[in-house]
Amino acid sequence: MQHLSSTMTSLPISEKDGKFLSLQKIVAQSLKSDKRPPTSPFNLEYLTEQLANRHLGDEGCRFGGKTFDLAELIIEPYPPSETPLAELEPHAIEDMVVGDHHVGWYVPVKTVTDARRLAVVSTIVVDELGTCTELQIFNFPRNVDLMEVLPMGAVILLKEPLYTMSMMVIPGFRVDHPTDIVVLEDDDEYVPEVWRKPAVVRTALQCKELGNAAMRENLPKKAVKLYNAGLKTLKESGRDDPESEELKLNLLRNRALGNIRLGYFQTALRDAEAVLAKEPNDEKALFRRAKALYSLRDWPRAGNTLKHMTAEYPKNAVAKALFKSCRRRMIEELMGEYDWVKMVKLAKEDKPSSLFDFADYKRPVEIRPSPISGNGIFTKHKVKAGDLLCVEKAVLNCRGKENGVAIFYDVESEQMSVQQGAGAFVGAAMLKRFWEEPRMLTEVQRLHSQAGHDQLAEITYDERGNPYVDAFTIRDIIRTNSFSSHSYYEEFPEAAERDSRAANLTRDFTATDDGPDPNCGLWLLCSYFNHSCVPNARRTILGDMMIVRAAKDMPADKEVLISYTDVKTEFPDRRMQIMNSWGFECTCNLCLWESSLNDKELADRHALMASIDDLMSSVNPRSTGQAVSFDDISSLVSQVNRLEELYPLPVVKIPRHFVAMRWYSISVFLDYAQSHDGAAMALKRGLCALGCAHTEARGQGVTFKKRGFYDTDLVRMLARMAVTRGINDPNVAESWMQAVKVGYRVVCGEDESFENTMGEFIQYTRVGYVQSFNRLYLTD
Ligand SMILES: C[S@@+](CC[C@H](N)C(=O)[O-])C[C@H]1O[C@@H](n2cnc3c(N)ncnc32)[C@H](O)[C@@H]1O
Repeated sequence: MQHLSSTMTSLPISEKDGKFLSLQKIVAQSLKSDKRPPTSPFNLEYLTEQLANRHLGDEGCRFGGKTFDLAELIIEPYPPSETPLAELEPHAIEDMVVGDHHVGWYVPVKTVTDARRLAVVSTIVVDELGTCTELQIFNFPRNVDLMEVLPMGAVILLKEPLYTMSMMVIPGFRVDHPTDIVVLEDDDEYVPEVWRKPAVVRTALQCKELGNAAMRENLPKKAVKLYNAGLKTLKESGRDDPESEELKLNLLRNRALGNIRLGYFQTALRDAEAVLAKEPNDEKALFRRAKALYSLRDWPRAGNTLKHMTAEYPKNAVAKALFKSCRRRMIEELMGEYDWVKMVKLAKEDKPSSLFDFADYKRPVEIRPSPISGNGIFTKHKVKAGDLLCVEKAVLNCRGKENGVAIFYDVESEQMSVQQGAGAFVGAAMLKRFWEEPRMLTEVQRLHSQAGHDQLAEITYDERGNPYVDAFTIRDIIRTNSFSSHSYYEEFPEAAERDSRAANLTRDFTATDDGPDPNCGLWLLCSYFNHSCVPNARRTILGDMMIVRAAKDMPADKEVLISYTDVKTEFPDRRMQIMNSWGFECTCNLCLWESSLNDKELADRHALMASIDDLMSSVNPRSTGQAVSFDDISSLVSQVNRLEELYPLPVVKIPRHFVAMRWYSISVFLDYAQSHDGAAMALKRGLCALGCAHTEARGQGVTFKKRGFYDTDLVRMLARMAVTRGINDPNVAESWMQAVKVGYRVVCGEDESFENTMGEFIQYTRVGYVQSFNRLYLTD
């Protein structure tokens, strides 16, 4: 099953949707009115206590019958402050007006509580005059240590702040763009006189030793700060004697390690290279350079560094191991050869700590302008069904357990759009990636413009070197470009059930009524795949690796289209999902035909399918324990025939998924009744409904004229055919089995797990078939 990307729903607020939503409605309306609430009417004691006693549940939200732990209220977008500090005017909290953006101002404040992470990051701040208020920071990444980044007592500047009502209806500052907050060092010239502390005077050597101690305590941020201070002291001293030079190299070498631990690989690379410029064979600097390059996925340069290093230091086993990994990554990148067994194993374990250390493979495809929309992905050469088109690691993947909603409220229409699940957090998580790797910002902003991916958005930096990031634009990009996947097992749930029982897996695969929470992530290349409900390729997600395989033989220069949604969703719902989540109307053959049906025709088709399904579930031998009667089978067959007659176009243009899945069920019923020839006929009709055309010649196997539209039903039908048709002819069995494997590879992304998933099913079908064959022909 293919899945929706971000889950975005528009709906009016209903009373039933809970206190939180009603509160937000009141807030939005009060801000619209002339009578604005007073600025910070609460004292420090009240605010501190209120924050300390607040629970996640208070900020949670009940929506659509489901309770979410977290809810973020997304407001009308506003740009980040890009005015240099020198051009802004300082102001106090009492000057703030509730509901206003204070353009041209900045407010210096100090945090007087530890920041708390509830739905958003909240803390209490006080200004120089002693006025206190709440500060809420949206888009603050969830996996950042608040005590390190925003400890109690931190002096910060709020640039051109928005003063508004908080999520709990308390007036306070609201920050959406991380660059609108500047956290000051103790001795910064912008720290107000009353709070300024004389800078602690330390020698560069002391800084190094304290930094090393911080590293031992696993406080890399603190360590990097100390190494920075040491390097600054050395620079200011103007000394260039050998001892100072040695100390400088030490500080740089250690800072490289600190930056690697923080995930700041580009900075780490610069540090390591600064050491290597002086000491080209420095073992630690070489290794840190290689490690930074490896993490930046620059395998050739990492490999060359390690080659040099292992020649110089042949006993360094860690370098040798990393060199081996580099070679594996290069093979993956060049040849598309992956250790699928390992990838599948990691995906099945589904642990947050699992590292999907694999390279990307993109050689068969490239980005080009698309006649469908903006840019798309095209084949560079001829490909066959089942071929790998690309494998890509997500730049970011939020896991399903991050259960939350982001609420977008339009004051005018009083409509809310709600983004559910992990998708609600991808925007905030992405901002952290930009801190770690600013170049990522360029890559992600490319996705914003449909004008051409070569047009790079210009990135501007503040005077402290931080890139300005517009959090609203990032959210927008994420909304139309992120993909989600329920789980690897969703395609064949029977295998998931067996595996989770057998291996006591961490993940619970049993879907609840609401469905499991999907993972949601952003893939840079895969973001360019356009959609069709009649796709020629399929995507699968293993961990945070997206795998796309050709579902058809394709010539060079063909646009590769995947389905963003489950094509077995009935048309009105499918159209709505695509519109809500992605903002467009699909014009594939299937949608064009289905949109030409009037309401009555759609309702009649729906009623026919419901009638077939009702009869199927009432006579299902699995629940009744009895074979389906001939009358019921013939009624089912005639109804499915009628369903099939509703399709006006040939199956090569429009696959008949709704028909195929019902032929498949009929074949299972017939097998149960030991009418295997009948079952094979039903399977054949099912295969035809998905456009799979074949001829079979005794002793020569099966020739496929058309492979059909791959989905799980097609794979199951091919597998049953492999058993029933191949029982007396190994050539026939083998060629059906080849087709099953290609189908499985297309649907699941790999076929290493084939035996595990399909083996039992095939075996079971074969045993049943052989038993009844024996009963029919070999007994008296
Ligand atoms: C993941 S992006 C695909 C890449 C996009 N064409 C681009 O240039 O950035 C998804 C967006 O592409 C557009 N899109 C994708 N498939 C489409 C289709 N079949 N018809 C119209 N627009 C489509 C929609 O604007 C959608 O929100």
